[in-house]
Amino acid sequence: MIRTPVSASYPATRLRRTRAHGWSRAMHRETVLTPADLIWPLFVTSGNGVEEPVASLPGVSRWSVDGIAKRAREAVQLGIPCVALFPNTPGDARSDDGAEAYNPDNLMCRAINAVRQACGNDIGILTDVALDPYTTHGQDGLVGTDGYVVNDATVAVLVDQALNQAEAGADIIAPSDMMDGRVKAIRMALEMGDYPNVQIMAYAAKFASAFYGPFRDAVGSGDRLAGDKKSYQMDPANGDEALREIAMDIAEGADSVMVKPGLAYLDIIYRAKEAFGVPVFAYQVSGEYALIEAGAAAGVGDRDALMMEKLIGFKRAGCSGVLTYHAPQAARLLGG
Ligand SMILES: NCC(=O)CCC(=O)O
Ligand SMILES: [Mg+2]
Repeated sequence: MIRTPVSASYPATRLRRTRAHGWSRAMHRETVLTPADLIWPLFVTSGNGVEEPVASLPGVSRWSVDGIAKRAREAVQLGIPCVALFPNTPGDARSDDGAEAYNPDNLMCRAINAVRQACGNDIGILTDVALDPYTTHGQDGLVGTDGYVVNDATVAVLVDQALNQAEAGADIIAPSDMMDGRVKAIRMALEMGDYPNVQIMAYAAKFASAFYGPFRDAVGSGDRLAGDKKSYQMDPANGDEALREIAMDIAEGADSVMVKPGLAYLDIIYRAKEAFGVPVFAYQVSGEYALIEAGAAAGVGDRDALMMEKLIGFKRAGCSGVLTYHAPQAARLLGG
């Protein structure tokens, strides 16, 4: 029997060796996804016992406050550490100035209370700070006479909104508005109020994206929105500027930062983690979710496999976690 190498140049390194069996693949796996990496965004609606499926987000519903509490209990059982709440404010409570955002009895505050009652401190409650679910025009801030979203006056309202949420018991304030200076203003207000331990997860690099459509349906702002958000959300072409946004939000007092959307911006996630070493989260937004569902329904591939491959990609790129509408499905697959 000839036992000599096939040729002298034959590789000493065969990367396929470690891939041959499941046990070996498991042993060499570099990145691990667990239910603790997932944040579950939930849409709150009025009423009691209400579930409203969102047509453009197959598998996702708006729930009345009682249903939100049930979803939060489910999250705890699945090992999901945090829920993110978004209200579908009734039409008659929307106004040009978005004043419902700081009403202590708004849907958001009622949902925060219900989750806390149901789960105590077994779950984190992350709340969105921006005016779009509360305004008649669907912009994230106050609109001036020239149509421009006014920065500093908006920040003053966002501070009230954030304090309102902290007062109701939010654990993580997540400003998604992209006004300049809002993280510092909110951090100062939390410090000067009685909320020094309330976290801020800044939507630091949020891009003016075409992937937000189904979310706007879910919170009822899509049909109201005239124009776009390009004067405050970032240009998808800009990476260096995203790093400046992230640096600013860290300096202003953010505990963690978010990049949004996720998939088209993995380079920003990677660069942010390399440059700052802070906790970075990705928001896999509604359009990304809907594309996976539509792709699976069209026979592109297995839905669960498509879902998990994208989620592990966020972890590999450097994320501490991912906000995803697939959170309960993924947690179940991960044995949560
Ligand atoms: N402020 C939260 C969002 O804008 C979410 C967008 C999405 O899921 O499409
Ligand atoms: Mg900024």
